[in-house]
Amino acid sequence: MSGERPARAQAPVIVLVGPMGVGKTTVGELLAERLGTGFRDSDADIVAAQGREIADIFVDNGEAHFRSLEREAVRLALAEHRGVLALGGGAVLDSGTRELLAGLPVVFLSMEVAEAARRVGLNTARPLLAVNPRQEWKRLMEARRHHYTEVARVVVTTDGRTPGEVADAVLDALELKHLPEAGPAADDAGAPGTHAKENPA
Ligand SMILES: Nc1ncnc2c1ncn2[C@@H]1O[C@H](COP(=O)(O)OP(=O)(O)O)[C@@H](O)[C@H]1O
Ligand SMILES: O=C(O)C1=C[C@@H](OP(=O)(O)O)[C@@H](O)[C@H](O)C1
Ligand SMILES: [Mg+2]
Repeated sequence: MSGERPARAQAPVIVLVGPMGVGKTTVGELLAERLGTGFRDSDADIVAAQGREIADIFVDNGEAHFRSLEREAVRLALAEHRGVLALGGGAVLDSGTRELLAGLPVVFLSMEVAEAARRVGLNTARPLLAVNPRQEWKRLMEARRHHYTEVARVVVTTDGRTPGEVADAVLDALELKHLPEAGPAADDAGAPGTHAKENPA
């Protein structure tokens, strides 16, 4: 487990990674509510810092520039933020960003392409899915899966689960429910789609 590394004294309580549309932002907000903590999203931080939408940054400056802005946004958030942090789906492509995540409670939210098409298929706010979203989503997922697995401490599947059910599964997977800040435990019957990785980095 990535817990072999000493935990950082100060770091977000949960970091969410995974493909576009899996629910990092939605579930991250819910988790922050349940833990009574703050929420940050690297995409929102980039938009606020740049004063431009993500799609415009891609068009005007290209993906490589976006990845460097994203690395800086993640570095800042990890330094400043103690709550829940959601990353953009491609943040793990950058080796510097992956290094920043080492030893942190990173959760890989996963889903199948059919579910992805339902969630983001028609949404053009994601520039990488502007053309043939279903095929592109699948291609990106296959190219990135090993990075998500590398940085994550646990994997939580989201197919067929509501955002609230996914949030419960994340708390279960990280064994966070028992924390006083977590509030009353939910009355679910476990998290069958949750598993610790066998060979985390
Ligand atoms: N578990 C879920 N079930 C159904 N729809 C979901 C779920 N999680 C998120 N969504 C929807 O999918 C879309 C993408 O969610 P979002 O949180 O923006 O994903 P991400 O940040 O991973 O790209 C939103 O419309 C959101 O309401
Ligand atoms: O997967 C990607 O490369 C991207 C994912 C997006 O974030 P979400 O995963 O929150 O949609 C956003 O950072 C940008 O459009 C690029
Ligand atoms: Mg998001």
